[in-house]
Amino acid sequence: MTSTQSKWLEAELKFDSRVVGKHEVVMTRGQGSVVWDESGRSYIDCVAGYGVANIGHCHPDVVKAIKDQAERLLVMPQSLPNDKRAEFLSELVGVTPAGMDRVFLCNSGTEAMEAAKKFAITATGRKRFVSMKRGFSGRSLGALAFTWEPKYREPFGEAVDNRNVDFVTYGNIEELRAAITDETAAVILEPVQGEGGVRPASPEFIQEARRLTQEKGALLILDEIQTGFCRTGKMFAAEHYGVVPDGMTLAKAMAGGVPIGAFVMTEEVADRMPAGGHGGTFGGNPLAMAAGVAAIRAMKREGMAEQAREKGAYFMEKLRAIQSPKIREVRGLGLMIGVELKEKSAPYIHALEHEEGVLTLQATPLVVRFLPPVTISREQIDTVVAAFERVLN
Ligand SMILES: CC(=O)N[C@@H](CCCNCc1c(COP(=O)(O)O)cnc(C)c1O)C(=O)O
Repeated sequence: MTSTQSKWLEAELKFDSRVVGKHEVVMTRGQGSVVWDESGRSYIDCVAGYGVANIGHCHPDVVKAIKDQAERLLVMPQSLPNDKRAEFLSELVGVTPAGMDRVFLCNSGTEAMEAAKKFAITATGRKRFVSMKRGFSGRSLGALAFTWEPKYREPFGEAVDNRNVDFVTYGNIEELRAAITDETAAVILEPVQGEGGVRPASPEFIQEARRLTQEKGALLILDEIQTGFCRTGKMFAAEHYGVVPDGMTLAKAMAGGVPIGAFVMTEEVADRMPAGGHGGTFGGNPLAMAAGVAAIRAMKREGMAEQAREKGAYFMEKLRAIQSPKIREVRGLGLMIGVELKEKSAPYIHALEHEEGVLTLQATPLVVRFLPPVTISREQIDTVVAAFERVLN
């Protein structure tokens, strides 16, 4: 431990499992698109909690909703109806695609994926799944079965049981057509692969997935945990493709930063689950519900989907204008942006943080990923792009 490390960092490093690699900095405050470390240094945050702070850190409406709810009621299991939960469910179903109006509430993306898996099995009576190479579905043993990257699965060996999962190349319609059979319960796919390198699907691929699943009696489940809630320039990425799935997994930005997850589905899918067939203690808790109502209303009132579309186009245009032989491709959708380099991205991510006060993240070893709050200003985008250009040179 270096002498400059703070007591907070020392304690976190001492007691944390340390399974997650730690930056040597202690973040203590956030507002909008900026976070501050304990020394008061500011950073433009293009990590945003891995695409959680879409509406900005500590959005005032969410803060107020949390404060008010904290004085009213924090704990109420979903077996006991609650006014805030009812309000949230109405707000959420008001923005999901038509017909997707039944919701299982939980606390994370992985939990939403676990629920999706169980609802798909009971809805179809089938047990096989089709998932995508480079896909990421979460870290639990059940969700890991859908996750392609071996590094996530290998430490756990056969405990990750993906014998019922057929992986297809993302975007390959022929492989998809061959993989979906009358034993397939569901096809799981991200409209834009996030951890897999910021790869938007082609309209043809998603539309064919919709057609083939309908033809074979399988479900189409879109994983919108990272693409949802204005990130890609629409409330949900599915809208870019004109496709209505049978289920959507949601989490991250849904409650403005408070932990939350949901599996949203059609009536038909929901009704096939036996009573009591799934559950969870904290799902639908009043605090997350209050925060979620405020967050979704802020997204709508502030036109955040349109902001993400416009600012994303601006951000990618400025990135593409960088003249650097190190850049292979700039790609993304809305404010879900990846810059693939011709060399490892980690050193540039490190330099952006330590030399430029800009936080970014990887998406596979060669990609620098930008997931800023949708509320980021154009001036801040200019600052980020200029900083990126400097560290590349
Ligand atoms: C530092 C850290 O722990 N990062 C997380 C980052 C995960 C980011 N993605 C989450 C995710 C998940 C899992 O969601 P959750 O359980 O992390 O909330 C499911 N589906 C998609 C498309 C997702 O993008 C991890 O490495 O597991």
